[in-house]
Formats: sequence, C-alpha cells, structure tokens
Amino acid sequence: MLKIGLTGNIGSGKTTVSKIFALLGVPVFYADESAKNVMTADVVLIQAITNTFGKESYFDDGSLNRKHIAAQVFSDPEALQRLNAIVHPAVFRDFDNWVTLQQVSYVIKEAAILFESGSYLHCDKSIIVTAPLDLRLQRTIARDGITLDEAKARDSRQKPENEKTKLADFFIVNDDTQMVIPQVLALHNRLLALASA
Ligand SMILES: CC(C)(COP(=O)(O)OP(=O)(O)OC[C@H]1O[C@@H](n2cnc3c(N)ncnc32)[C@H](O)[C@@H]1O)[C@@H](O)C(=O)NCCC(=O)NCCS
Ligand SMILES: Nc1ncnc2c1ncn2[C@@H]1O[C@H](COP(=O)(O)OP(=O)(O)OP(=O)(O)O)[C@@H](O)[C@H]1O
Repeated sequence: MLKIGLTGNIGSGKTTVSKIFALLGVPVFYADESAKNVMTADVVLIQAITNTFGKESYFDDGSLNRKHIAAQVFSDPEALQRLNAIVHPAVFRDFDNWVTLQQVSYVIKEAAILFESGSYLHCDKSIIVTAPLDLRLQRTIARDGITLDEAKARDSRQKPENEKTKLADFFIVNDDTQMVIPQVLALHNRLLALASA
C-alpha cells in the first residue's frame, strides 16, 4: 500500500482536495484532526501541554482552548517547537495505527506541515496544493474569522510554498484559474497505476 502525503500552506485548499480523494474512496488521515484528538485524549500529552502552556490550555469540560494555545505558539517559534515536540510523535503513532487498518492500494496523509515535520520522509510520494499567498490569506480569514495579521503569522511559521514545491512529487493548482476536480481525478488514476506497478 502506498502512503501519499498531501500538503499545502495555510488556505491552499488541501482539506478541500483531500475531501475529493475521500469521495473517490481513498482513505484520508487528517493530521490536524488527529493532533486535536490526541491533545484531548492522551493524558501524557494533556499533562505536558498544561505544564508548558498553562491550565488555561483546556476548558473545564476538557476541550482544547485553541485560541489560548494559538496565541502563544504562532507568535513565538520556540513555543511552537515545544508544542510540535509534544504533539507530533503522538500523531505519527496515530497514523501508523490507522494505516494498519486500511486495505486499499493507496492512502492519503493530509498534513499542513508534512515537509516541516519530516513526515514526508515516511511517505512514498507527496502532493502539494498551491495557491498564491493573497488568495490563501483571503480564504483563511473568511473561513476562520481571524485577522489578516493572525493569518500572516501562521503562514510565516510554515516553509515557503516555493521551497515545498521543490520537494513535492505532484502538484494541484488551486488558484481559481484551473478546475480542481479534473486535476484530482487525473492524479488518482496516476496513483492507482503507480500502486499496481
Ligand atoms: C495551535 C492550535 C491548537 C490552533 O488550533 P486552530 O483550530 O486555531 O487551528 P488549526 O489546527 O485548524 O490549524 C490551522 C492552520 O494553522 C497552521 N498550523 C497548525 N499547526 C501548525 C504548526 N504546528 N506549524 C505551522 N503551522 C501550523 C496550518 O496551516 C493549519 O492548517 C493547533 O493548530 C495545534 O494544535 N497545532 C499543533 C499541532 C500541529 O502541528 N498540527 C498540524 C498537523 S500535525
Ligand atoms: N477552489 C476553491 N474555490 C473556492 N473556495 C475554495 C477553493 N479551495 C478552497 N476554498 C475554500 O478556502 C478555504 C480554505 O480551504 P481549505 O480549508 O481546504 O484549506 P487548507 O489548505 O486545508 O487550510 P488550512 O491549512 O488552514 O487548514 C475553505 O473555506 C475552502 O472552502
């Protein structure tokens, strides 16, 4: 079974693209969701996050105070490193467990920071979804209700798109000039052929 990493900078449309792969029957692992799950379910992580970012990191009902953590980590690269070091090993484990349950020719691992985290090294191939910065920022602001500065701060914590395109094997252009669904269909056929080769 091939493991295909799928990434793109903030607002590029990688989740949108992942959902099209999922509609085609391809199992998709969402690293962002996995991160949120382990951060609220794994007692070792909860303790580490509380120790590092304070008790305000969780609400009384145990849910994650995303705003509190985001405010700390997206304004301070060292704080983000600390959070990554706590969360990423658990996400890697979650993915490894999930993969063993799949019985298909290829799966997708969607991760915002596939290249930054080194996760792409454990994938057979990688896909990047690209879009110009202005459009990505506009989409993020509209989706998340955050300010332009907050969206820029998150983007600045990610490797620039032009560096990632050098590492990726496949591209999906999501800049409103090309239709996305035909690109995903074409890539799906290539990946099926690759998996059966
Ligand atoms: C800080 C948190 C709580 C903020 O949650 P929030 O719901 O506001 O944002 P969300 O998780 O949807 O992320 C939105 C976007 O921010 C960017 N982003 C998230 N985490 C990171 C990171 N560690 N490094 C760089 N960019 C990131 C991505 O583009 C992501 O798609 C959350 O992002 C988090 O827990 N991040 C650390 C875990 C992680 O690295 N997740 C990414 C995949 S493993
Ligand atoms: N081609 C498109 N046309 C119109 N809207 C789009 C298109 N692609 C994505 N969007 C919208 O832009 C927003 C960002 O897309 P999406 O959530 O898929 O990006 P993402 O790369 O997963 O972002 P993040 O890294 O922030 O999680 C969403 O609201 C989505 O519906």
